[in-house]
Amino acid sequence: MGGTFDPVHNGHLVAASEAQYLLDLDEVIFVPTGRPWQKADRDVSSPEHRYLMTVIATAANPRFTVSRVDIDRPGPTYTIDTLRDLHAQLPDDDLYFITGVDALGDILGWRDAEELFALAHFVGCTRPGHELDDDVLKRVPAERVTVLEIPALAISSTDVRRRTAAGKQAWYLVPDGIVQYLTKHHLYQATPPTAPPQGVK
Ligand SMILES: Nc1ncnc2c1ncn2[C@@H]1O[C@H](COP(=O)(O)OP(=O)(O)OP(=O)(O)O)[C@@H](O)[C@H]1O
Ligand SMILES: O=C(O)c1ccc[n+]([C@@H]2O[C@H](COP(=O)([O-])O)[C@@H](O)[C@H]2O)c1
Repeated sequence: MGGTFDPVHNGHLVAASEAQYLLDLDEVIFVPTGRPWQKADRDVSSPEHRYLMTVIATAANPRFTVSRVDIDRPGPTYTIDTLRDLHAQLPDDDLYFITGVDALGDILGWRDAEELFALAHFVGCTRPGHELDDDVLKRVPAERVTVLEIPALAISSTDVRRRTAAGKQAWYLVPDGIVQYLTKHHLYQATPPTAPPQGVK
């Protein structure tokens, strides 16, 4: 599952868990973006903070892991590179790229879009407030795309950031460890964030 995860929230975790169960996947690899080019117009937290929060949020699930392929690759993050790197690491495995229908709706504008479907099957998770455009579905290879109905959780990282900045609580929208991590490192608050802990890879 690819995402900026700034921060990871329970909507991501439920979508990943449902996709794992419904598609009988061996493992869900969370891949935090390094430098998401489509979010260049806003401040994104450091890759290490986003990586560590994703590790904390997924640690209890034996089928969840986190990959550094995107945060360790210099330059803007493109899914074509993510899939090439994961394919090189896991040459015998079938890859499924899990994403929300909002992101899937933009896929034809992604770098090397026509090559993406050769490298992975794409899974679009339903998300409250977002509909997948029928036109997009008609233009992608049907046998390489699955739309999954996910229990609706109207949670977004944007809302968690806004709440935190406004001094409101985000309990139960994100795992407890993430609430504590945001407090500890002053993320999304008026005071600048502290540096992420070093040496955790
Ligand atoms: N509540 C949700 N239900 C289903 N899918 C989701 C949900 N939230 C995010 N996703 C999907 O997870 C992937 C990663 O999302 P991302 O890290 O950008 O979170 P976000 O909440 O959309 O962030 P932001 O509000 O900062 O744009 C995207 O493909 C997105 O569509
Ligand atoms: O490859 C691209 O051009 C591309 C453009 C936009 C988004 N993506 C990927 O889609 C995933 C979800 O992105 P986001 O912005 O919703 O967090 C994440 O893995 C991004 O790297 C990829």
